[in-house]
Amino acid sequence: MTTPAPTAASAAQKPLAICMRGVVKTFGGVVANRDASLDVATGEIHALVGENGAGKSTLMRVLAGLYAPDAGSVEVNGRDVTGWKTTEAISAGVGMVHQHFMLVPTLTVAENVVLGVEPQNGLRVDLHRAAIEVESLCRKCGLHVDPHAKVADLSVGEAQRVEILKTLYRGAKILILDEPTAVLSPPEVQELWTVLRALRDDGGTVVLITHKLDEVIAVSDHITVMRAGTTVSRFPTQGVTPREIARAMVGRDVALHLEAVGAVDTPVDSATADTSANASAAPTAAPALRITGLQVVSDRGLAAVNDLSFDIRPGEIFGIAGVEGNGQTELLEAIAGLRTVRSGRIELGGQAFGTLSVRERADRGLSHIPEDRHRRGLVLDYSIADNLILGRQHHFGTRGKLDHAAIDANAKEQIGRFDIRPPMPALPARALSGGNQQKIVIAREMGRSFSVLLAAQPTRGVDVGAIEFIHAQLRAARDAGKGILLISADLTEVLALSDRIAVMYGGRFATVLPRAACSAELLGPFMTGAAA
Ligand SMILES: Nc1ncnc2c1ncn2[C@@H]1O[C@H](COP(=O)(O)OP(=O)(O)OP(=O)(O)O)[C@@H](O)[C@H]1O
Repeated sequence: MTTPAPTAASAAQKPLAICMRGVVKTFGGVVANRDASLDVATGEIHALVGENGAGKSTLMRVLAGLYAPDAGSVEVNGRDVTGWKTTEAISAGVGMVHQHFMLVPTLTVAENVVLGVEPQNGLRVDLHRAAIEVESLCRKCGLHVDPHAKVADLSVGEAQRVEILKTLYRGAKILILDEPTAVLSPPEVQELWTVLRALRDDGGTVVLITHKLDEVIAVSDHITVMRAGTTVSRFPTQGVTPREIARAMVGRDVALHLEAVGAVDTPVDSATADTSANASAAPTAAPALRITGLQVVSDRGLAAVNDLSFDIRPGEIFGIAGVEGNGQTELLEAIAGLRTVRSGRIELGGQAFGTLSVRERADRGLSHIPEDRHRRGLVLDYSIADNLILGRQHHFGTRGKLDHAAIDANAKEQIGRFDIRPPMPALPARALSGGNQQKIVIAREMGRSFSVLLAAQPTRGVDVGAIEFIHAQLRAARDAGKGILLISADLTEVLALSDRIAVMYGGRFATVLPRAACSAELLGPFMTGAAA
C-alpha cells in the first residue's frame, strides 16, 4: 500500500471543503499537533485515525474553532479561517459532535436542539415551533427521536442522535464526529451510517474519528492517519484492509480482535439456546461471583434488573452483550456497591456482600472498570498519580498521611506497564486524550490484586494497539484464575473475549450460551428482543 504525504493534488477531484496545513498546537509542554495537515473533499466521508493521543481531537477542535492553532493555516471551502471562533465556525456550517455528550439532561430533546438559537414568538421563546421544526428535521434526515422526551430519559444512542440533530439544526454542512459509535449498538451504528451517507449524498462533508477499523472500511471514502501529532498518510479507502490501516497507525503489525472473531465455531440454532446461566459445561470450582435472584431498580424507579441469577467461575470471562439500557449498567453498579439492591444476593468467593461499601468490596478483591470514565472512573482535576490510587488511598499511607514516595512509585510503574501517555505523573487527567484516560482506569483496576473484575466497556475509545494490550491483560487475568464479568456494546469484543455469553434484554438474560455456540447472527435477535 502506498501512503503518500498529503497534498492538495492528491486529494479527490472535487473542491476541498477542508484544507489544513502545518498545524501546530501545544498545551504547556505537551505538543498535541506538529505540522499536521488534512485535506477533505466536499461531499466525502473522511476517516481520521491514529493511536490514542495522536492529536486527532485537537486537530478537529482547531477546525471547529475551539482552539486557535499556534502555527499553520485552516481553510474551509477555500476561505482562510485560521484562528476563527466556534460561533464563526457554526455560522459557516462546521459542526462538531464531541466524544462526551454536551446535552442538558433536564431539558427536552427539542429544547436541547434549539438551545442558543431558539425560535422566537415576539419576545418569548417559541417551544411549540421548536418541537415542530425538530420533528421535521428528524424526518428529513432519518434520525428518529421524540422531540418532547426528556434527555435524561434517553438511551445513549438516542442522545447521540440529539447531538447530531443539534449540529444539523444550526445548518452544518461539514460534520465532525469524534468517536460517535463508542456507545452505540450494532443496529444503531448501521442507522448512523445511513444518516451520514444521506448527508454526503446531499453534498455534505463528514470527518469521522474512530478506532474501529471495520467502520472506517464500511463507511469512509478516504483515510488520513495521524501519528504523534502529525499526519503520516492519506489514501482512498477502497481496497485497504484493517490490518494495513492498523500498521499505518502504529508502525507495526497489530493483532486485531476482529480477526479473532473469525475463529467462530458452528453456531447452534436459536431454538436450542438456553436461558439459564449454567448452560455451559459443568462447573468445576466454587464460583468466583454468584448472583442470586437480584432485583435492582433504575434511577426512574423502574425494574432494571429483574430476578437475575448467574455464576462466574474462577478463570472465566462471562460476557454480557445487549443494547445499552437493558439493565447492564444497574447490574454492575449493584455488584460494585454503587446502587442499592432491592432484593437478592451477591457473593464473592462464597461470602455475601450484604451492605458492604464500595471500598470494602474492593478490599475483598473486587475490581471495577466503570463504563463512564468521567462520571465514575476519574477525578479529571486530580493528577494521573492520584487517579491511579483513587479509592485505595488507605493503602498508600498511615493515619491519614499519604506516602507520596509510594504514590509516585506506583504511578511510574503503572504508567510504564499500561503505556499511559504522556508519562507525566503530575499531569491532571483532564489533559490526557480519551484513550489515555481510559488506560488510567484500567491500570488502577487491573494493576493490583483482585479476584473478580467487572469490566464495563473496557476498550471504549482506545486505539487498536491498546485494545490488543487490554485484551491480552483480560485473557491473562482469566488464565490466572480471575472471574471476569465483561459488558460491552461492541459485540465483536464480547465474542472475541468471552467463554460464555449472555444477552441481556429488559433486565433479564434472553439467552446464555457457551462461546463456541455463538455468532453475531445468532445473538442479534436476542439483543432486539425478537428471539426472547
Ligand atoms: N487541554 C489539554 N491540555 C493539555 N494537554 C492536552 C489537552 N488536550 C490534548 N492534550 C494532549 O495532546 C495530545 C493529543 O490529544 P488528542 O486528544 O488530540 O488525541 P487523540 O488522537 O484525539 O486521542 P484519543 O484517540 O485518545 O481521543 C495528548 O498527548 C493529550 O494529552
